[in-house]
Amino acid sequence: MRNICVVGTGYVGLTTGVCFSDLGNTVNCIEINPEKLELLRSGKSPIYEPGLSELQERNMRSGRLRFTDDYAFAMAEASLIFITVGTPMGDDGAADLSQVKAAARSIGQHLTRRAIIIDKSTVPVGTGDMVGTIIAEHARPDIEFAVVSNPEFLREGSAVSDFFHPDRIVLGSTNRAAAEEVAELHEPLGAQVIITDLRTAEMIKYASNAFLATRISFINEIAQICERLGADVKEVARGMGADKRIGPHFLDAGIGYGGSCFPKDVLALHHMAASAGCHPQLLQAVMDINQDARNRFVTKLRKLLGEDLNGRMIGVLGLSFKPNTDDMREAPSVDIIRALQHAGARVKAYDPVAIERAAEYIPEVTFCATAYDVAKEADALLLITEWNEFKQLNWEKIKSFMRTPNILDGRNLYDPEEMRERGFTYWGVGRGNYQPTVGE
Ligand SMILES: NC(=O)c1ccc[n+]([C@@H]2O[C@H](COP(=O)([O-])OP(=O)(O)OC[C@H]3O[C@@H](n4cnc5c(N)ncnc54)[C@H](O)[C@@H]3O)[C@@H](O)[C@H]2O)c1
Ligand SMILES: O=c1ccn([C@@H]2O[C@H](COP(=O)(O)OP(=O)(O)O[C@H]3O[C@H](CO)[C@@H](O)[C@H](O)[C@H]3O)[C@@H](O)[C@H]2O)c(=O)[nH]1
Repeated sequence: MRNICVVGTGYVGLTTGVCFSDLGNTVNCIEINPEKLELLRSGKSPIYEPGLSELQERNMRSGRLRFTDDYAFAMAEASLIFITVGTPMGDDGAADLSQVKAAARSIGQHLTRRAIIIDKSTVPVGTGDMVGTIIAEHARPDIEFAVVSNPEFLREGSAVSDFFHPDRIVLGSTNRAAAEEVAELHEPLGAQVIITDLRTAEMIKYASNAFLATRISFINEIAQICERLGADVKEVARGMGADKRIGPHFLDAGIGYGGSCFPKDVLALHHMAASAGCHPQLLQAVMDINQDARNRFVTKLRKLLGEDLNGRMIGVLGLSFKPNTDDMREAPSVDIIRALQHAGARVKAYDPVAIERAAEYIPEVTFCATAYDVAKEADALLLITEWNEFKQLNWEKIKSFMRTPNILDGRNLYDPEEMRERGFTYWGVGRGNYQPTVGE
């Protein structure tokens, strides 16, 4: 069993720290945000991630998992040091590497023994080399270290299960022995390990995210065509996905992708490509189509209620960027709600877990305690995030509460025929001609 240090305790850092301690390793996690650190030390999780809190509690109790802001203490015995700090969208579209640089500096300053520095943050190609240079500048010259890129592929909402059942572990380094040592750490997971060079590993992460985002924009473009031509994109995706070469995943049309990864990573890859003299036209189209998907949703509401949304009461179901997380970063709900408010509409909203975080992004919204409260006096209900509990609503009750029974389904959660039979004017995304006469 090994002694591991994890720098940063966001979605990736906390999952990494908690799960590696659960595998029997000793893990010290460093967090510089004092409020987060206090929560973590008291055994609580600063994020909503199914299954993670229970594991955190168990491993803290066993003494294998600790949280600190003290680099010297956390690194004293560590032979493996993970960097998992944030790489948010910079003003120019490039990834902001300030957290990575600061972490590398601190690691260099506190390195007292041979260690492997493993970069799990999503970073532009070439960053691993830069991290090595920064550490070398600050570390004692007699201390050996190696840098390994180990991009993280977990999804929020299923982070624990993704950690224990990864499709692959990618390791990139100029130091093969170091990459193999990190591979050994992952042995209990029984996953396929791909060892490559540092820059290629960094690129694999961006290419993977950009490809998944491309599938989503592709199906959203097909959805738009389906709307005009009277085809059903859900059936189209089912038919396409049955082809093994295509596969069924990431073909759900809707209001587009959000979250802390796809928007920033597609943009960062675009920036990387353009800076290197390439012309990344597909990536540009992926981003344009994604923004259009949000805009078209608001346009659709105007078609449903009339151009003037001033004073209209709009109910929103779901705020987080996807179900099973409270993460609001780049959530489509924020853009859509801001556009509605800009047009003078009043907005009420409910989300099972994200309300507290959502209030930081869209404070002028009236937040409700249930989906039924959202429906009261609403001129239209918008389904933005497909939480499980929205599958089982009492539609009679909802209809009786609403001023007019209009439903816009941004995730194609409901069956159009059933909703119409229940007496709603219902439009999904890409499910036939969406311009019937209102109320018909
Ligand atoms: N969120 C995801 O699902 C996910 C999945 C795969 C990869 N990634 C990538 O992993 C990285 C981390 O993402 P996240 O969502 O966990 O980030 P996050 O922003 O939620 O968390 C980063 C944490 O690091 C802490 N931190 C910053 N600088 C520090 C320092 N010098 N020392 C110690 N702690 C420090 C911050 O206080 C914060 O708690 C990003 O590069 C992201 O693109 C994220
Ligand atoms: O068919 C689909 C699938 C997803 N989405 C949307 O795409 C976004 C991202 O979804 P998902 O990929 O499930 O969530 P993330 O937690 O952001 O995970 C992505 O981003 C992480 C951070 O890089 C990677 O580690 C993961 O592999 C990658 O799936 C969400 O807004 C979803 O609603 C769709 O619109 N249609």
